[in-house]
Amino acid sequence: MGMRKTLTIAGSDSGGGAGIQADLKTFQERDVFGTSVITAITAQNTLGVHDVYPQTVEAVRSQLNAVLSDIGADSVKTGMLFSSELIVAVSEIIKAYQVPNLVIDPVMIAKGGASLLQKEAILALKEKLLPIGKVITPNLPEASELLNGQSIRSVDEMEQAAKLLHQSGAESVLIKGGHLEGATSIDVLYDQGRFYHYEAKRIDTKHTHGTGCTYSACIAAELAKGQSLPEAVSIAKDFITAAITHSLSIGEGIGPTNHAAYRHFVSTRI
Ligand SMILES: Nc1ncnc2c1ncn2[C@@H]1O[C@H](COP(=O)(O)OP(=O)(O)OP(=O)(O)O)[C@@H](O)[C@H]1O
Ligand SMILES: Cc1ncc(CO)c(N)n1
Repeated sequence: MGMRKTLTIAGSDSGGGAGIQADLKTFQERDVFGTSVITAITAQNTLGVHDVYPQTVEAVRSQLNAVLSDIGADSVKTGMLFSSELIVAVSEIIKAYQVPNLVIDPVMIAKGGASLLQKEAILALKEKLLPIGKVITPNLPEASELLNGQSIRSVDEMEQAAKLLHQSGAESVLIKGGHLEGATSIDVLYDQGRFYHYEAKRIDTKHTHGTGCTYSACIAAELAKGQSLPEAVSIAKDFITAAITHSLSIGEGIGPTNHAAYRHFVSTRI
C-alpha cells in the first residue's frame, strides 16, 4: 500500500510555528503525505498576528476539489476556518467526498488575543462541522464558548463538558487542559462512552506557539495510519510533550514548539 495521506484545512502562519506550517511539519515527522487547503493568510510572528487575509469561498472550494478529486485523504484536520461561509463550504465538500477521520480543532483566538474565527461563525461550526467530525479538540476557552459560556475549571468539569459536547453532536471529544494550572497538564477524551485521561508533566516554558495545531495534526496523521482514536491521542500526547519540552527560543515573543523533538529525544510523558 502507498503512503497514507492527511489533509490540513487551516490558516497560514508566516511565523512557521502554528497553522498550515505546523501541520505539514508534523505530517512529515509522522510519515504521512501532507496536503493543504489555505483558508486565510495571516501575517504573524512570535509577538502576534499583524493581519488576517481570509481567502474567498471560491479559492477554498477550488483547493479542496483539486486535492480530493485526485489525491484523496485518509484523514483531514481543520484549524482556522475564520468565517461561517468558509465553514459551510468546507463541510459540504468533506461530506461530498466522504473523507474519513475528520479532526476538528476549533481554533478561535491566537495566543496574543487576535480573533481567528468570527463570533457569528460558531453556530455554523456547531451545526455543520461538528456532526461530521470524528473528534473535536477544543482547549478550555473554546470548550466553554461551544457550551454557551459554561465555565470549566477542573478535570471533573472537563469530563462533564466533553459529554455535553458529545450530546450536542460530536462523535468524540478531546478537551485539552493546557489552560488549567497544576503540576501536570491533563487532557480528557470522551470516546464511545468511555473517558480517557492523558497526563504529562507541565513544562515551565513560554514557548508554546502552535501547541494545539501540532497536537491535532499528529492525531490526524495517526488516524490516517489506522490507529484507534485513544491510541492516536496517546501518540500525539507524547509528540506534543516532546515538542514543548524542547521548544524553540525563536523570535522575541512566544516561540514555536519543536516538531523534530519526538524523533530526537525520549518523551517525558507520565
Ligand atoms: N506548559 C505545558 N506543559 C505541558 N503540556 C502542555 C503545556 N501547555 C499545553 N500543553 C499540552 O499541549 C497540548 C495543546 O493544548 P493547549 O491547551 O495548549 O492547546 P491550544 O490552547 O489549543 O493551543 P493553541 O494556542 O496553539 O491554539 C495539550 O496536550 C496540552 O495538555
Ligand atoms: C494560522 C493560525 N492558526 C492557528 C493558530 C492558533 O495557534 C495561529 N496562531 N495561527
